[in-house]
Amino acid sequence: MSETMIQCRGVSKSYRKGSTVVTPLEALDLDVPKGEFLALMGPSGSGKTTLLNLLSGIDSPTAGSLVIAGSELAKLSQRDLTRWRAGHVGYIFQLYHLVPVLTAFENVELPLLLGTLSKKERRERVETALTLVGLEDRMHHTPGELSGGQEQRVAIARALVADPPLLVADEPTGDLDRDSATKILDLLRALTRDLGKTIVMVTHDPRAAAAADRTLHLEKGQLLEQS
Ligand SMILES: Nc1ncnc2c1ncn2[C@@H]1O[C@H](COP(=O)(O)OP(=O)(O)OP(=O)(O)O)[C@@H](O)[C@H]1O
Repeated sequence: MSETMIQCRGVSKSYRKGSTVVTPLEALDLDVPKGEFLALMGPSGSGKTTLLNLLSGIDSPTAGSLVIAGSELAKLSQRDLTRWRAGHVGYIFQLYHLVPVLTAFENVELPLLLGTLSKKERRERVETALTLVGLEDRMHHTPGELSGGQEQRVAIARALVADPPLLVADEPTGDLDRDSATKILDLLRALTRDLGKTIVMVTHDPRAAAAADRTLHLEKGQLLEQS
């Protein structure tokens, strides 16, 4: 039996918006085995980003339990949760969120600067991550000197540099042309196949979803298997 990376039980999330309460996620259950590449689809405002934020420990549920990579997140103190996040989850954004004045190397090194690794260890990790995404020859370029697809590769290297078991990606191909998107999807697939990473990817694009092992549809706060 395969190990479970994500177990959500009865997870709800509500936000107060003025005098109304919005509940994008309601009593949601989700199991994701280790090494799965899962796509999440659903209409705008259906709670996809909210779910990614819960899975990555950035936000906490209003009700329900989340066990991710063996940790029950609600039981962690704020300090332990921050540490857990740094070691267990890499976040990939649609618009890359790279620091424009830093080189690719420096952007990828950022998540390691708060840790205890020596400069030499950091350099090895950063070079390994940039090599994994095929950008070893662009290490000293700034984001402005790279294409969108290359910027997303740098962002993926940054998400990978601490070697987390889980990657969450919010529309990672949403701002890319077809060819660059295909390359990013191939890279994500390789990360699950070759490194055993678990990936949860939000997408509006059926082509991107087709690259995943499984697609779930978020509707009315619940996840439905796509037929
Ligand atoms: N921090 C917040 N405070 C208040 N409301 C929020 C907050 N974050 C999300 N919401 C609301 O929760 C609902 C779900 O938002 P979410 O961003 O998760 O949807 P989504 O499916 O990712 O949408 P899209 O496809 O447009 O990115 C929306 O109604 C949104 O306005």
